[in-house]
Amino acid sequence: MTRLSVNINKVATLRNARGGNNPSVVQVAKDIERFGAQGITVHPRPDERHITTKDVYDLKEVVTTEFNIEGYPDDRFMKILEEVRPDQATLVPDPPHVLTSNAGWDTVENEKSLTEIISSIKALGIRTSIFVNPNVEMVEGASKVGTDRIELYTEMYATGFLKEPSTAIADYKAAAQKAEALGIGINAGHDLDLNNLKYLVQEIPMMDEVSIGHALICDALYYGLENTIQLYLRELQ
Ligand SMILES: CC(=O)[C@@H](O)[C@H](O)COP(=O)(O)O
Ligand SMILES: NCC(=O)COP(=O)(O)O
Repeated sequence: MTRLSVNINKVATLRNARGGNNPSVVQVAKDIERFGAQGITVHPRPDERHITTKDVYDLKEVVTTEFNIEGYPDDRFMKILEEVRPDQATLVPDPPHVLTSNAGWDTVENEKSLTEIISSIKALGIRTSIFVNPNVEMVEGASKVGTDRIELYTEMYATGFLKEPSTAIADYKAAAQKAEALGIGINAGHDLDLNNLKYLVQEIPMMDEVSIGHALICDALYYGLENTIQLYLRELQ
């Protein structure tokens, strides 16, 4: 079964809008776990526009499911990993001020640096995942650099799904099959929602985990957080 990790960046965006602690990301994370999600994901960007460095340390104290920290592996990120020791680190090649993640790693071009970074993260006892486009060559590169998992960047799937699901999924299936053959775990995320999730996991049943934030938090405005988590979990069964 594919596990659900809820990305709570947008909870912090709302909290930061007024400068206080409402909503509390710590309380929301605890509730998300209580409502049945199997993980919590955060992406502490350098400008702290949503999740702050302090949030990551606070969450470490309360998260009892899988804690997944996403980010570009600069000195700040590596220090957080060393001190917080999450269950999983997802490496994303984002420049500092990008609006949101918009590309996967070029695992061939960055082979040397990724190999070193992944080896030092694994030495901390943290599972590694690297964000990649659905491209077989990039998956082969991911295998070479020694990552435990890949995270398939699903923005193109989400856009294409609205036109023709079977076309949109094709590259993702090929990439996932390659990853499975190479013995790498498979995560996916970005722009997944209640419309496109079921088809993704039906077509790629060996998917280990999806991380979902933006759409899930938007849905919670209408359905409530507890119901929303149940709706997403139902799509993954
Ligand atoms: C790595 C990834 O796919 C992103 O979806 C990311 O975590 C979202 O970041 P923002 O919430 O800053 O858009
Ligand atoms: N890794 C993807 C993620 O955590 C959430 O992406 P989104 O659902 O906010 O687009």
